[in-house]
Amino acid sequence: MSAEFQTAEKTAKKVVIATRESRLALWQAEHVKALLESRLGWQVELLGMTTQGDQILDRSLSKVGGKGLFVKELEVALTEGRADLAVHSLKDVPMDLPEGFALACVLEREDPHDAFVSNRFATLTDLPQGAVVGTSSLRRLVLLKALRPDLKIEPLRGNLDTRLRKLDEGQYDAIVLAAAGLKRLGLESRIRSVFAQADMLPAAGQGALGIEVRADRADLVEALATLADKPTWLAVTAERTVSRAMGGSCSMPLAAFTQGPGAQGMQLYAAWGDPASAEEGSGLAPKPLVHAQKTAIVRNFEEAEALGEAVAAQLRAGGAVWAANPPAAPGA
Ligand SMILES: NCc1[nH]cc(CCC(=O)O)c1CC(=O)O
Repeated sequence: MSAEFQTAEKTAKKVVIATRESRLALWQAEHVKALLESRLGWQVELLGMTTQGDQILDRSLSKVGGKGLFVKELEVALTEGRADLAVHSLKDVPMDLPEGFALACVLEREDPHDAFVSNRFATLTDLPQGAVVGTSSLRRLVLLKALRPDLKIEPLRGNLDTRLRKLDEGQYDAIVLAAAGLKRLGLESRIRSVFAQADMLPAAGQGALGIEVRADRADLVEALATLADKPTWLAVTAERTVSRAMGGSCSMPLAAFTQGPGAQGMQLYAAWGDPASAEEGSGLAPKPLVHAQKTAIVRNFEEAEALGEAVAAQLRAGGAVWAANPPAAPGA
């Protein structure tokens, strides 16, 4: 081995990725590890951790504190220096990270759509009257109810393998999952049909991965920027801005999805559902779904945020209400 090579080896940057231990989270962390090794020549180790979001499986996430649940333990590891970066499904990450953290980059997006998964039926239309569909996402619930008011929507939590097992055990006639997770885990054959965005508008950031670091790690912010997929980053910024502008918590049924950029620019679509319509037997008359869309030229983050704000304003003008109430504390 040459002397120069030994020096290079000694100075290769060593980093640790904090990751949840679900099969999907590990796939995503391994994916980023491979990128950092091949593109930046870094030496990368994984640090597996269990988050509250992984532990609380008996209650709907919207009832126990929302998106931050999958992220917080990983951020503690970054703060304590046990890890240098955390890889997240952007869908699970709030637009505003806690003080002291930064989104260093957003990577290329996998299929952002939702998938219809069933052992007996090929599409939602094929489901018989009153069929049972599993999902714990309020967005999926209200969009499904809009398409098929007769369906019985039952809660479904757990990682992908758990959800598929519950389907296979016969607890549901069909379930709805993000196509991205299934494709990443080689489970594409479980997808019976992919929902058109007009039927099931995806969640903000669905299918995209983000890398989070401590904001004071300029070394990482600078190096990771070279891995960013700029079109995806702008698209998910517009989508996530809608979510933030509407008080974005997962106790509000909200969809936001961009198409393009095309000739006229980036098209942003959003749909808002009344949380009351998700509460069976609440006695409240739920408001109908509110839709909004706008096309604009988006060349930078400011323009992406402006597009997101404009669409959120349209939603509010259409009757959508900001989620003023934080989700109830566990047990409350
Ligand atoms: N809410 C859990 C979650 N977070 C990200 C994904 C899928 C992958 C992605 O959107 O990047 C999933 C599973 C699902 O919604 O089916």
